[in-house]
Amino acid sequence: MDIVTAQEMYEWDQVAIKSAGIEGKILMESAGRAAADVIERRIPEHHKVVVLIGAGNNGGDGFVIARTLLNRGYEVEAWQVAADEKISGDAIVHKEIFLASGYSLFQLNDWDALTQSLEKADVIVDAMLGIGAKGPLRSPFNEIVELVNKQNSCRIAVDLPTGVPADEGIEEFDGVRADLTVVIAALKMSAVVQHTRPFYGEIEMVEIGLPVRKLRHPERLVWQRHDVKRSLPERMTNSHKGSHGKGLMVGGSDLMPGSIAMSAKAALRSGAGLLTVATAKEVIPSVSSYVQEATFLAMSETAGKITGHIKDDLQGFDAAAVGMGLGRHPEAQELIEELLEQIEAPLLIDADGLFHLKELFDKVAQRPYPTILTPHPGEFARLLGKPIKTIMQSPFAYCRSFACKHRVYLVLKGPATIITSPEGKQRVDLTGNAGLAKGGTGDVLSGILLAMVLQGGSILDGISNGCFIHGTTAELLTDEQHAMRDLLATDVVEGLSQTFRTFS
Ligand SMILES: NC(=O)C1=CN([C@@H]2O[C@H](COP(=O)(O)OP(=O)(O)OC[C@H]3O[C@@H](n4cnc5c(N)ncnc54)[C@H](O)[C@@H]3O)[C@@H](O)[C@H]2O)[C@@H](O)CC1
Ligand SMILES: [K+]
Repeated sequence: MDIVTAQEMYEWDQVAIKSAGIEGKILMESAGRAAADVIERRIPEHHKVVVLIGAGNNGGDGFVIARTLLNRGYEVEAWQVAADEKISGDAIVHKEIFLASGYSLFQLNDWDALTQSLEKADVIVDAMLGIGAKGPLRSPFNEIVELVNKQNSCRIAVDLPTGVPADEGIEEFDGVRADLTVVIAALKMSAVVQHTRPFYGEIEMVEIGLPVRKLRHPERLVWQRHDVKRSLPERMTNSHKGSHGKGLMVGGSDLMPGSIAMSAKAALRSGAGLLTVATAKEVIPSVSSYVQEATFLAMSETAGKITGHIKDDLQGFDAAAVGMGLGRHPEAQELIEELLEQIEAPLLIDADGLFHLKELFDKVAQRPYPTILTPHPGEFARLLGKPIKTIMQSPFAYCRSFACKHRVYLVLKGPATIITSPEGKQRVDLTGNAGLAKGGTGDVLSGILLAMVLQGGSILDGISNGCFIHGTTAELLTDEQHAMRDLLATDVVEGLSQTFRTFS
């Protein structure tokens, strides 16, 4: 599922109109009818519907929705909330069709009448403004949005909730708080950005007949189950442990032995063929009791923390991960530096491994092998030297510029995890739930990602699949055995089997 900016969406419309000869009013008819189908599926027939119609094409969709629902026997009041002379483009055509179909239109002459109508409505359809909204809402839309948000009715937005910007990066706005948004043709960027996402409510996307093969797809999309099915490497019947990668994991300390233990088990549960855990000597017994399948490398240590240099030969590993439970002591920086230089394979850096990375950016960019960074917003903010709030208002832009500048794969973790390749391709993983908001789940993700990278194929596909598998496991577990409150990172490790079975 593509994620577009308003500009990209307008380009698509132009391709449809100019290259494929699909007139705007036909697209509008398709959009309105498809949205009406969604609304019809969601509401009982006796429900009273108010459709709020603006002046542009979003309003045009509203005329089609109101007419379609009236044709199908619903009790609908269509309110044109913009002046007659402002109705523009294809919306004029659909207003005429609406009136010529014998339906009456309410106009915003009397606020009391609109208020009463909204108070009586079971469902309010917001077709006031879509991707064409610019700047803070002007009157009467600002007042109407406030009025709409006060009602107890179900609010259904068309394309995007009125007032919510389509793109990232806009901090100040006021918008309709929708229960459901019927998104037209592609997800708009703000639908997955942290501060705008809640305005959308549930999201359902409708297809409107755009010529998909002719469109320029922005390398930015939601990674879905069918993508995982298509790209997850199969396990061949004649394979052996060496066929599925030899992985190295470096981390763990006396006070945080669990992190690396969970990472290691998650990697093995996700298909890693062989795994070596390099950690402080005194940490090994607690890790090995949880992960019997791993082998160990004892690192030189001081007071339970890994220090000094890696004595062993680091050649021969197919991928490595570092940072889980490592600690933030100064010697950790040297260790990361050494791994950046010596690992001749993909290297994933997580958690404490990211703490000193800012000083090592040159080394990161110079690596001839892929580097994967998996920060949460706090860690990313530290790497960038910017406030979390600033980054989370424009996460696509910050991730893209960082990944391209430092030549890394970046996994910015969150409810909408953004995965970016060094070339700037972006995927969003929307799986998972609040059950994952607990210590240790990031370590589990790192283990899964290492296993995915070990199994070869495209790194971007591998890490996208890993994020999807991690989130889906939490969903499966909270659907069946657990509540979001009690879910533990170790449950996710054990639940992986259930998820993988859905892909076999
Ligand atoms: N061919 C197309 O272009 C299609 C467009 N579609 C719909 O059209 C929408 C985009 O249509 P438009 O480009 O006409 O834009 P909109 O309908 O989203 O908004 C334009 C209108 O909003 C007003 N406006 C802008 N900023 C405002 C503000 N801050 N306060 C108050 N009023 C403001 C403008 O004066 C104009 O009347 C999409 O979101 C989608 O719903 C769909 O029908 C599919 C086809
Ligand atoms: K809208």
